Amino acid sequence: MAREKLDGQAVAALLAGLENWALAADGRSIRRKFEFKNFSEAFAFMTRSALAAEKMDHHPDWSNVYKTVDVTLNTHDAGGLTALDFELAKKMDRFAGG
Ligand SMILES: C[C@H](O)[C@H](O)[C@H]1CNC2=NC(N)=NC(=O)C2=N1
Repeated sequence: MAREKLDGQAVAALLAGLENWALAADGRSIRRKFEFKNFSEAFAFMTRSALAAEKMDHHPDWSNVYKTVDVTLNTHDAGGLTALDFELAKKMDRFAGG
């Protein structure tokens, strides 16, 4: 099931398939800092991500400062990482043009 907590081995395998994401300091989240050309591009990315997140009913923890968007993903309900986090990470990578 998509909302089942993944074990460390599964997390490591999925993380290996993502170039720019790293395990966060808490060990239960993945993190990527996106940098754009300007605020408009950063906000366009956030808009696309927000609509996708709403469709998935799976939402990022994030913050935006000018042209950077700092994203942390985890599944609150599961207390860790699930397949949904990796699905959303891939979508966000695509929205960022990578
Ligand atoms: C009721 C609703 O399905 C839940 O609260 C959803 C909403 N979005 C969510 N987003 C994230 N990242 N983790 C969750 O556990 C989660 N749960």
